[in-house]
Amino acid sequence: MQYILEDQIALITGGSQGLGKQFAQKYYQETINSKIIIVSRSEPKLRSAVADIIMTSTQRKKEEAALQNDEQEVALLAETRTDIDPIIIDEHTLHSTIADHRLFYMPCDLSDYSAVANMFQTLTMVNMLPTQVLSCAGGSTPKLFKDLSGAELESGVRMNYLTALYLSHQVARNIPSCHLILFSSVTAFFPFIGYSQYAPLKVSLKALAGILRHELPQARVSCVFPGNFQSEGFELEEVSKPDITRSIEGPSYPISCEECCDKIVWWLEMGYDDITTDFIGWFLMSLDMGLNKHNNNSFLWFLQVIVGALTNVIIVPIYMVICSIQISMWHRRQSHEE
Ligand SMILES: NC(=O)C1=CN([C@@H]2O[C@H](COP(=O)(O)OP(=O)(O)OC[C@H]3O[C@@H](n4cnc5c(N)ncnc54)[C@H](OP(=O)(O)O)[C@@H]3O)[C@@H](O)[C@H]2O)C=CC1
Ligand SMILES: CCCCCCCCCCCCCCCC(=O)[C@@H](N)CO
Repeated sequence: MQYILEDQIALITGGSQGLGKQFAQKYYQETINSKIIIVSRSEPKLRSAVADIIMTSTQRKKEEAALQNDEQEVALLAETRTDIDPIIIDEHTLHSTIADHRLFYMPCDLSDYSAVANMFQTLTMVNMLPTQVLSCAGGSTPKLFKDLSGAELESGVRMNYLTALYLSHQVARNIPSCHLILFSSVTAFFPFIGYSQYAPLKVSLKALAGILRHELPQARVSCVFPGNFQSEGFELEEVSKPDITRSIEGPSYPISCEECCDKIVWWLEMGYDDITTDFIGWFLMSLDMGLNKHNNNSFLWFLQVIVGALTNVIIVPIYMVICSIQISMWHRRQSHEE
């Protein structure tokens, strides 16, 4: 199954901000026929994301037309209304409304199974079952395990795992030949201090992707393992992130949301299904090949097998010693400060 942006119905969860919104922007801006549905919990955030996406892409198209001296296009775009009321999809949305527009929103708490099932019922009713599903919702609160509240622990499981789990289940039942794209993290290859509320769930997504590849032969299941990128969620993360976490993840320099989205699209178009967004991500994936990965759908996988085998034998043991010294020194400094 080829990945193309055009002529799709793309359902994007976590579409109200960050990477999900960036994907919605890309589909909206770069296609003529694709329909895009963004999903998240907050209706106000979704509505302002829709308005923002329409405004930004019209602005960009104007700039492009002006650059190319395309006067006809400039005049056409000047008349384009950007103040359209954002359109919700629910059981009352008319077929004609859907035919006339390309960008829609659906508020849904994806960690609630019946809400996700209802969403798919509505999509079936209005004839808008997606051809591509991007499960972008997720986020982390980096803290030491003992400092996390019960609510934060629960929200980690809900946001990162249940959202993707329930969505995938509806995909399997309703649209078995769909392209499902799960968003894990580089922490799935190397879970480390500070990410207890998050990394275990991203590891679970990697496992889920492997199993779904076995069980859904008609589907294409991709799994993205991004390194750091700047988003609303990332800014928030930085506030609670322990120093030691920041220093271990140093090699993953945060890229922009736009760069991250463009890279992922490029790899998907190239036909890869295990995707990283920076070199350190590709390298850490190589340390985790074996039976964990089920399929070799990543860039230069054979080189990864060799690099991984050699590094696991020679360099990883040394790194692990250095890493534990770094962590125990940090613990000692912490207890001195207290
Ligand atoms: N930023 C980074 O450095 C990295 C991020 N990732 C992963 O990439 C993905 C995108 O990250 P990023 O753009 O930073 O995310 P953000 O934190 O900026 O946005 C998260 C989105 O998820 C939505 N969301 C959260 N919970 C639910 C829920 N229960 N139901 C429906 N929607 C929900 C939020 O909307 P609302 O509040 O309206 O529900 C919001 O739109 C995430 O899965 C993240 O874990 C992976 C590696 C690095
Ligand atoms: C031989 C061994 C060498 C080991 C080098 C170790 C380098 C670790 C880089 C880890 C990067 C983690 C990015 C997390 C992104 C993320 O998911 C968060 N932003 C949460 O959203």
